[in-house]
Amino acid sequence: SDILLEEVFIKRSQQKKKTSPLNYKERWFILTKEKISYYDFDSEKMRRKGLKGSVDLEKIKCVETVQPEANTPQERQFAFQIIYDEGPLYIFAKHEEVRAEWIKKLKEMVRFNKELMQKYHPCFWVDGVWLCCQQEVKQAMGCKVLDS
Ligand SMILES: O=C1Cc2cc(OC(F)(F)F)ccc2N1
Repeated sequence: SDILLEEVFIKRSQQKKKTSPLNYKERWFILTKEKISYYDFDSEKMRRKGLKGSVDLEKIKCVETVQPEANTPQERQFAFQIIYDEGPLYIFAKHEEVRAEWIKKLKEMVRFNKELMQKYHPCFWVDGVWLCCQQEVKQAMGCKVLDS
């Protein structure tokens, strides 16, 4: 259906193993009423290429900001997370206004979802640990209560 928002963001790969390297890739994101999709794209021609993946909005349990790690490069300063049943997905905006716009819209779209989270992790899951609470279980209960 019709496109609500489009943006080029950096996304962080999911780290299947704590020893596997993290990589960060620029992708073209599209938000519709049903899902958030991301595409490869040609930055020269500013042309969208192949679909790389998507998440149905009804599967989303939480959308929140993420605290950047120390020494984060400037292009990854404004991180947000989309949490669904398989865990957190990390996206980086270049400007906080763009991040705020996407979080606001996503929260609006998922506010009636069945399994919304009451607590979340405000920091990254990286190399097998939550940087906010040092828990080493990815599915560990969030350590910060969501502002009501
Ligand atoms: O490995 C992956 C796949 C992925 C998708 C994504 O964007 C989302 F949420 F699907 F829109 C954000 C981060 C990541 N990392």
